[in-house]
Amino acid sequence: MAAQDKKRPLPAKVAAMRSRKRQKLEGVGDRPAARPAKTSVRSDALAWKDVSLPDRLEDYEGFFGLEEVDGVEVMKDDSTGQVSFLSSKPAQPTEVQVGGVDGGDDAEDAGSDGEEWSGFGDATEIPSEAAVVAPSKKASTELVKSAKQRKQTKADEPSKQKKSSKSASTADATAAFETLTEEPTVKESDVSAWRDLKLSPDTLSSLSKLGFANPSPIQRSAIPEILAGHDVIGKASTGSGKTLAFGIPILERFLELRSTPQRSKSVKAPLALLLSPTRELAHQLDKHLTALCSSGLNDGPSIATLTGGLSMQKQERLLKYADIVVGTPGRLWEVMSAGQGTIKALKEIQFLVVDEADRLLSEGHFKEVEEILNALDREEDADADDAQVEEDQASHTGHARQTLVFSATFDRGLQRKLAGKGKPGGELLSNKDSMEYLLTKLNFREDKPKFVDVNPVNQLATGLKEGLIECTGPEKDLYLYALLLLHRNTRALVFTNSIDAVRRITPLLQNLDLPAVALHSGMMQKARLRSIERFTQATKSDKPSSSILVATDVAARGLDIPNVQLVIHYHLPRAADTYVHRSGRTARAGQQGSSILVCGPEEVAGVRRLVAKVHAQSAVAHEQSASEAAKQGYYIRTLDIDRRIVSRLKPRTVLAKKLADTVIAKEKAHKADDFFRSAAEELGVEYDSEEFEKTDNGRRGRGSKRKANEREARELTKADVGALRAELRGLLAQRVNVGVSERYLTSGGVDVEELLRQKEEGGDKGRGEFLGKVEGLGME
Ligand SMILES: Nc1ncnc2c1ncn2[C@@H]1O[C@H](COP(=O)(O)OP(=O)(O)OP(=O)(O)O)[C@@H](O)[C@H]1O
Repeated sequence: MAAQDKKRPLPAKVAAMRSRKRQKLEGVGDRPAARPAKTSVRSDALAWKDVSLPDRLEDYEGFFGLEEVDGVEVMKDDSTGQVSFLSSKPAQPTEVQVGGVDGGDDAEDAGSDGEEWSGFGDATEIPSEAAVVAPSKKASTELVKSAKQRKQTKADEPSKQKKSSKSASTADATAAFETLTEEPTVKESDVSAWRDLKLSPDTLSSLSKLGFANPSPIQRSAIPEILAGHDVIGKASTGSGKTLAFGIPILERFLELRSTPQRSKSVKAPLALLLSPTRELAHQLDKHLTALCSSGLNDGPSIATLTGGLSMQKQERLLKYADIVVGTPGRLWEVMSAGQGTIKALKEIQFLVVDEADRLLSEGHFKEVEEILNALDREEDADADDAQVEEDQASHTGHARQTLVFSATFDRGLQRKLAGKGKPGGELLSNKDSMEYLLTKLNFREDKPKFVDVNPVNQLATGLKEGLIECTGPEKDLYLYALLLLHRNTRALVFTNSIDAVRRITPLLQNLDLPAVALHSGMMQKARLRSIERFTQATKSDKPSSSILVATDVAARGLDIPNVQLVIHYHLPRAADTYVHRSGRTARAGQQGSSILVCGPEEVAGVRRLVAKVHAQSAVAHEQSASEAAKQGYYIRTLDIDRRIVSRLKPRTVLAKKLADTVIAKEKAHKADDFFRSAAEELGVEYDSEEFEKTDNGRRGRGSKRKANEREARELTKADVGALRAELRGLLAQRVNVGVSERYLTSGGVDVEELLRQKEEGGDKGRGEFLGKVEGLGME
């Protein structure tokens, strides 16, 4: 147990003051001993209960949520300003304490995290001495917190239970990923296929409990190299088990160290640091490693996950006890820069893992990753305390860290260089912003890290089918709807290139009675995690049902959601690697899946080139010449959806879109109005929204049509909106005569299989005419 955990008697002065204060509050002297004793409880350990709010939480900018707590007495020491909370209720070890405004530490984000709870205005340090307080008057205090108020009390005592020490925020985040390993409890598997890798009995027992009978190819190739102490750059297709390829050797080292007494130092240093480009991936890494480490082990490693959007103070506390640290660069650097010996502790890591390396090292996080790497490698201060330096050196394990770099995609030129086939030369340092430059900064322990490429021929999963749908820009919504209807009972991921598009498409699909949820970096962290949870849980029951996640590329990398059968690129991916990673959300771990691009006629040629490039890249990496690869060019197939179906779905799509646009336009108007009103207030001028709008409307030019549409949508009254909704409801319940069957299509009831069966039985032309080919639109 750490020193801070021990309950120590209050210093006499503080105790006397506390006692006086209590007497004042209670109006009595000594209390009878029969009263239930209240103890001082950390603010974050109180039994907070969520206060339910309307569902669309993400629209309440800067506002995280409400929580309340009963039976708590708030004590403030006037002389020190310290506040303590007295409660007779048992503390909650895993209380939610989540930061407010969603900051950006994803590759997609920018900026820093929002404010966090720090008590009630005054400096609210709760010293650990305040642990024991005499019985006091029973008071019920209801505390309601908003994100604006939230500032975490700073000096909370560190968590006592190492295993259950995960912060609520982390627990909350992890809970969203519980469903990722939703397979029914598998009976223990025979793991003899792992024998060659010479893993410990504990690890084998974990693998057996997870049901992983065989190592995947990347695991089979990378694990021995890592166990042998090499730096490794690992490349393998999406969903092929890269996480455990580095996770298993880390666990092995942990187990080895656990059995050596030398490791039991008073100040603990983490064993491994894992960098992730997105928050969701960071929490998923935590989840996967936790699953590995807790399946067969009693006292496994502690994992601390440092991501934005969740309480930094809690993460800092967890860090003190962590064996494995997972972090997004933004938050990690924030924590490192805050001091408290974090850099010093992290310098002792034995593994640095850079997951989704090409993303992490190439853009967005470039600066922070560079800062982190520099800090990890910086020499100790020359004037540092000599004794301390000596002690550090004595306690140091004596060998530099191993660096493990993993991804499904690496730049082609770099790949050749890594494989030892590139031209030698000093060009690496010429391009400062490139991934190559950062790879040089990774400070590998060996001159030449081992490059493990288990599938040089194919970057895409083998079970993936690809196709494209051609339609005009304004028809995209309609075709998206048709596609989703034709893939009923499917877990589908729809990718867009902008947050605005996610905000527009999600309600549009919801209006059409499709179970869509949103995910983008503009949402608050809790809402993001909830979206993943909903998306994943929707198909958990035995009865298949659909579940749709509409997301930006924040969901493109690494997310391992089981049974995603369909990926739709509503907007074209901006780069070949994005295509690979988006498509890689399906057909994972040896399963089947489809990836469909929705594109306008003018985009088709570009798309074909992009997809051919992905396939050709693999060929080039496999020692074919570029021209050879181009000759054999991969030609992605166009899929046909019967236009008769599409045109019959049009009226309902138009209405659903109008309704969605109306809500967005009204929200936008509110926000703009609030903004101008407060700006006018600050300037001391009068603001007349109607006058302002007239002036604005007078301007012509780019976007004037959009503005006119917005205005029209904004001006719809409640009654207009009600009428539109009623009309849509009517349409959704109506038969849609598809011309080939008397069956009808409704949003919730398009039974395409039945439709086609009828068609076949009726001797009609058969499956092809209706949908191209049926299963997966001609992708069988
Ligand atoms: N040996 C194994 N046997 C069976 N399943 C496995 C094995 N190793 C990992 N898995 C499972 O395969 C899935 C994909 O693994 P993981 O997320 O590590 O893939 P990845 O290669 O990192 O993918 P991406 O490139 O998309 O990040 C996970 O659900 C994981 O639990």
